Amino acid sequence: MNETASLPLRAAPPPFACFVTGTDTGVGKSRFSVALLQALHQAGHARVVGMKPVAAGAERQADGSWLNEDVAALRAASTLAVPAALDNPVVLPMPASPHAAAAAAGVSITLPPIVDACRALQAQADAVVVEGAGGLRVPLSDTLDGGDLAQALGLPVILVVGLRLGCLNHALLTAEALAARGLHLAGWVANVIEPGMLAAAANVEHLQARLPAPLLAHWPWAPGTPPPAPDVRPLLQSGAGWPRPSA
Ligand SMILES: Nc1ncnc2c1ncn2[C@@H]1O[C@H](COP(=O)(O)OP(=O)(O)OP(=O)(O)O)[C@@H](O)[C@H]1O
Ligand SMILES: C[C@H](N)[C@H](N)CCCCCC(=O)O
Ligand SMILES: [Mg+2]
Repeated sequence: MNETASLPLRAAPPPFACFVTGTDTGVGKSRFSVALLQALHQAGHARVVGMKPVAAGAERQADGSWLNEDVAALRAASTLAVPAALDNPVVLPMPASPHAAAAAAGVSITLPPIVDACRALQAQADAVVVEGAGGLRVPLSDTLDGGDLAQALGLPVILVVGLRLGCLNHALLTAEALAARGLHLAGWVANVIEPGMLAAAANVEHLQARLPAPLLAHWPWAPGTPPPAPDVRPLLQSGAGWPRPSA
């Protein structure tokens, strides 16, 4: 008899999707999103894919297309290859606020096509990690910001806190904005980006007491090395309620 036939099949984990925001630009959203994709794959999600709905700052490729470095990193960490229209619906050459970069490119950012792209990814992937642009309230146009995008996607949010002097205010303001918009904060990450920061531990302890979400990772400043895997268990336990969108 085939011995493996009697082994209990490992139940596939429930589908997962989240929106990653940060206390600012350059705080480690991509670093975390890549690590989360890898951790979700390790946890049993076979088809994992990253999405950067709006990317500002891109290099022209030989084929004439534009490639943003975050998108390249997310694709490298994904196990599902998808068209650019799905994992990066909006790519803007100018490395600036998306609303300004879009104006410079002569395009206007609207939410429905981005939501449709995300739902298409959710329909074919086991896990989708969506990385926002900059911090939560980064303007996408004169009327839309990243919070509106997070609301339209309707995904739980993970906040990456770039640990440097001033991060407490940014983190608590972001948490306040998420609550005001009815967005669920599913977890947060303490990411050291200023190695000489004074009282860093006291900052993390304060946020652990004040943020209504589990700390998923506390990373040191470690250039040139991949970060340790984040703790995905709190996400997968709460993630059971994040069903695939209806077909
Ligand atoms: N803990 C860390 N140790 C070493 N380098 C780090 C750490 N966190 C972030 N970095 C580096 O800092 C830079 C910014 O990080 P990252 O690109 O993840 O930020 P981001 O929030 O995604 O930025 P953006 O707003 O442009 O998307 C990257 O070069 C990244 O490798
Ligand atoms: C270009 C950068 N890497 C990000 N993609 C966009 C950051 C926009 C920040 C806008 C702001 O908060 O002032
Ligand atoms: Mg990034």
